[in-house]
Amino acid sequence: MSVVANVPSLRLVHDARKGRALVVAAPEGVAAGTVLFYEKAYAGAVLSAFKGAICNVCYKAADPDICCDDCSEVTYCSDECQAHMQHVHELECPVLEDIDLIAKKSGTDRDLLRLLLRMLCTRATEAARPSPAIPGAVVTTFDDVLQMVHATQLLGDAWNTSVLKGATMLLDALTPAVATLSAKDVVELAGRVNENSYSVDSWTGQPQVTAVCMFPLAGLVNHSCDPNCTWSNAGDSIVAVKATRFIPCGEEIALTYIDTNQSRDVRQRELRATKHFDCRCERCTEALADSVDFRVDGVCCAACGVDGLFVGSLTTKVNPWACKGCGREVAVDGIEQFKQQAAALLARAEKSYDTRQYKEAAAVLDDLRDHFDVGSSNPSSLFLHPSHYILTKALRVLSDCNLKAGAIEAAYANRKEVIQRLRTVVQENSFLMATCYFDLGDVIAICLKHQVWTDDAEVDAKRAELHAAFQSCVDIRAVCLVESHPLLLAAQERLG
Ligand SMILES: C[S@@+](CC[C@H](N)C(=O)[O-])C[C@H]1O[C@@H](n2cnc3c(N)ncnc32)[C@H](O)[C@@H]1O
Repeated sequence: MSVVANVPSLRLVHDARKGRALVVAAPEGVAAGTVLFYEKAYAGAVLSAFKGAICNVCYKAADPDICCDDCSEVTYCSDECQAHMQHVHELECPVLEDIDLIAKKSGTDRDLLRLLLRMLCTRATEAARPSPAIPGAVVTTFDDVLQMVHATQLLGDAWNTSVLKGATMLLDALTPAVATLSAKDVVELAGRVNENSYSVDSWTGQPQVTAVCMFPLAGLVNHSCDPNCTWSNAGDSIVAVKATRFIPCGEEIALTYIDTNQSRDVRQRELRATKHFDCRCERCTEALADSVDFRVDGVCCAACGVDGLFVGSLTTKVNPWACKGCGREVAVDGIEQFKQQAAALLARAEKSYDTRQYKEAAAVLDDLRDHFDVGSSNPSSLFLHPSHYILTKALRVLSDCNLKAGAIEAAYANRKEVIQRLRTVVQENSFLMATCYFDLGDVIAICLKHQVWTDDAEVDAKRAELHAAFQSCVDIRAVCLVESHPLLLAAQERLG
């Protein structure tokens, strides 16, 4: 593929289990924090939820006055960004006025339609595209988009029927010069969006996804549940793919398409449902007992503590599972039921949290800990491994509940504990760890402001802890994000 030729440190290979893959070609390998490539989006669309709030070109906060008066669908942060998109927007504008109607009549997702429309209009104006703001950023063509995989046959009749209807309506609304593809080709394009599109974070300092974009080069990067790269907004609709650890020559580069701090089962179900493949990454294929998944989703025997993990195999469905310590056997169903009860409590607490019933949510989470954490009073004499993903998630929600309910010292203790528990199962250079360190620094600052600690030596120690937390956040974000990213700047600012 021609776009890979523009990136000398990478090589395209064919992997029997995953299709095309990118591997490191640099003989000396690449260090953590190295930008593997910058790539300008072939096309992107700000999510409807952020309509009017986010610039359509750089994903900074928009200036509501710099908006298209005809369709009122697209807003920009500056005249420069508006000029950047003008040639494409002129073609899409009349159709955008009808986008709600097309979405409603066809039953097609509004954001998918907007991205398809933008791709069609970009294709018609490819020659007029301005150079990317970052020199050396890879620029792709519609032919590169067509090389991306799709799985429309797996998306079901209902999806295919509604997208075909939506595609037909889009094409009917476009001028003949733009509408040169068939409706079936547009459906395949939608399939490519489904398998390959990237969620791009905003450029606002808020950790939120605000746009969906097509990057034909980044679209060649496969998924791993133990990734060695991250992607993030680099401004001007450009993505930066960075190495999060040293990657030797010949190793495949891989990103994660999902939250990796979930059980193997949950991750595989999510990838099957959303991306339509069975994950063949190393973490998902190694024996459960040798994998970090053993702890992420581990159930322990109360008599033996954390050394008493139950050993089983998800693939061969060994039943019952035996405790590694004392050999006690428990039926797989019993273990599954135990985990499901914990998951149900967490879901209940999250629901209360979402409806701002913080005290109720905290009570449910305390109950969850009493019954499923180390030293639990559960009659089955089981407990979840201390780094089990349900427990760490529960602790994160509990810290937010306590903070909102004014129990700030408890929130501090929860956040500290989350980090201790996550450390053994989550990669240090990950967005999740960076957020946890930021949240810890934040809660210490709140406690200091409210004079939770009065002893001078204790206050000094907490100040040092606050500094260390923000420093850890800065260190991780410097590896994962570009230098000028607002989330990195926000953490640096808190360091003082
Ligand atoms: C974004 S594309 C990645 C590039 C793709 N391999 C290609 O040939 O164009 C995503 C597709 O790659 C394959 N894939 C990616 N990661 C995988 C994994 N961990 N296990 C199995 N297949 C994977 C799946 O077919 C998936 O739909």
